Amino acid sequence: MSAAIQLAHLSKNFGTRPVLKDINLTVPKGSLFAFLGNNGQGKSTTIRIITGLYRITSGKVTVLGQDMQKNPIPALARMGCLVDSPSLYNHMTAQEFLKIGCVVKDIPYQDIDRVLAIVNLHTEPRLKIALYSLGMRQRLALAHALLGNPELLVLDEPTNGLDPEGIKEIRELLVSLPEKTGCTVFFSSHQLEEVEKTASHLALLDQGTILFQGELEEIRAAGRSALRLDVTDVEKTFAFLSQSSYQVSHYGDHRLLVDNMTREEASALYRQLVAADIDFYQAILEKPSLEEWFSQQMATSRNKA
Ligand SMILES: Nc1ncnc2c1ncn2[C@@H]1O[C@H](COP(=O)(O)OP(=O)(O)OP(=O)(O)O)[C@@H](O)[C@H]1O
Repeated sequence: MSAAIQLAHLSKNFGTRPVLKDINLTVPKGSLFAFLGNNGQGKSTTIRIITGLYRITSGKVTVLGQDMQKNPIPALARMGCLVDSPSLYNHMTAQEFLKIGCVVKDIPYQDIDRVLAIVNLHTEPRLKIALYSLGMRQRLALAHALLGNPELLVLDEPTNGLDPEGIKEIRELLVSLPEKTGCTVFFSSHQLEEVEKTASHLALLDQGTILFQGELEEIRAAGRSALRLDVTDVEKTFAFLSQSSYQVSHYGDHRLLVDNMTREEASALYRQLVAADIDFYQAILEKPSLEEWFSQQMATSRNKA
């Protein structure tokens, strides 16, 4: 896969304060790329740089093969962006609103039906935007970004402020986009459960540096499994496992988590529990979630600092 976005030794200071520090990032074409990080770590700043809204302090930003410092216009014409809360005109219908987008982007009105069908808003042509739900408004903003069939979509927290139904709608839409339109999607998010269901790749930004970038699959493959045990006597089981040198912790009222287990170690542990006359209702051996991985990465980064 060639790169849709390439950041090379990118640094950005606000005044004397460094916010992005010598970042290297490659977003492969065709990927659904999630950009993660806690509040204030520089995600929106990076997105604003990629979309040509901020100047950089040093380094190189290449988007769709175009050097953004030299001439951003050709790349901007081939990308769609959703950077701030969308300004939608409440007194208009979606068709009327998107006509303005067509004029600005200099594309024919025929594209409106295509983008409305992609975001599933084609069934209510006469409904005023004022009556849209938050999820519908966000889908309309995405339709606007999709006008002109961009090769790259850059979205800053596209599910921010949505209810679970709205989040699901946007997730399904994002997952379908690379196949439906062939575009690369780069989006920032705090919703790790959603990212886990959506993204093909991710990068983790912390204190202005990239801690990890790669495929989600790499994280899944590298993670050591943990055993979730649902037990009758939680204290007795905890004491037994601790004495037997397992890395055990409490989670929930009747549950224990035993870290770093293989399948063989788990079946040996079941036999030990039975031999020690310790009952358990359920035992599930699972890879750590993205949220657990994220916490681990943060803890490691803080320990190094
Ligand atoms: N225009 C600006 N002038 C000065 N400082 C800024 C400016 N924009 C952002 N910052 C600072 O840069 C840092 C990174 O902000 P940024 O908005 O990029 O973080 P973020 O990761 O997107 O956070 P969040 O998840 O809360 O949106 C913050 O400390 C912020 O206060």
